Amino acid sequence: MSLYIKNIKLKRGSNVVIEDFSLHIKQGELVAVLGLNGIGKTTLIKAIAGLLPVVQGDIFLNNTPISKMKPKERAQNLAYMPQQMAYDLSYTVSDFILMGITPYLDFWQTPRRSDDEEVEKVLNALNLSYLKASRLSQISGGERQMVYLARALMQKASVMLLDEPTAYLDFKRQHEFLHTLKKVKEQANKAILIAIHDPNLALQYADRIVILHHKQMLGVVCLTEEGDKDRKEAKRVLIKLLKKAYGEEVEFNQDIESSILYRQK
Ligand SMILES: Nc1ncnc2c1ncn2[C@@H]1O[C@H](COP(=O)(O)OP(=O)(O)OP(=O)(O)O)[C@@H](O)[C@H]1O
Repeated sequence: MSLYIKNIKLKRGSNVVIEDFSLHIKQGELVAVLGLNGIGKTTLIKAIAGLLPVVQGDIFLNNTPISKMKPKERAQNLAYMPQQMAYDLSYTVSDFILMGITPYLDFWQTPRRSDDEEVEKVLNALNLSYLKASRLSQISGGERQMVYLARALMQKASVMLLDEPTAYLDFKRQHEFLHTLKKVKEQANKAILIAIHDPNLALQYADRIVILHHKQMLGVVCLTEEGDKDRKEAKRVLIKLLKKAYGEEVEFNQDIESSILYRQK
């Protein structure tokens, strides 16, 4: 399932936050959006999730405009992980993750044994089994963020939208999170859009990086071209764009990948 964002304009209140923005995210592709605080990353992700109106242009899943989809159909195709979640924290981790299958249940239906087994699998894959009986109120902010990912994975949507999902995670967990996302993207052929602040993480895990600036797309950097020469050129372009977006005083290493990395074994 491909995501097509065609020439959209988005507003917050009476202010235009994004205009003339187009992007196509293919299946099996992870795109990272970078930009200053308040530049419009959340606005963009919320609009794609169908939670904010699109003032101009449209957003399509294959050929279907998202605005024409019923909530259930949308939830089967799009998993959205917001920056901050306002959930009832009295749920146990297991029950909360199980709720990811809600878009597949009819009104009278309850989860099956296979759904519970799937929760176990997801918990294992994310090294979260130790939390399964804990309540959301009893775990840390970073652990909660991992649990939100687990729930988004249970949803089995072909498009995942994640708004700064690594914000509360420690150094190791940030990498575990993005490594898992990359694996899921490859194995389940998902299209993933992620808002993130750290250009090093984006560089390490994304297939493309989009920089938002002054309501528009300042540029896109493709990181999956074959060969070292292409990658070096991509990094050169990325640094140029980052300087435009964040200011000339920002300094990066000559080779941005020589920053501290964590390589999952
Ligand atoms: N509920 C709201 N009502 C009105 N304006 C809003 C609302 N939420 C955000 N804005 C404004 O919309 C603009 C874009 O905000 P948005 O949250 O999309 O930025 P962001 O890039 O996600 O920022 P951050 O990196 O800080 O999370 C900002 O100017 C912000 O002040």
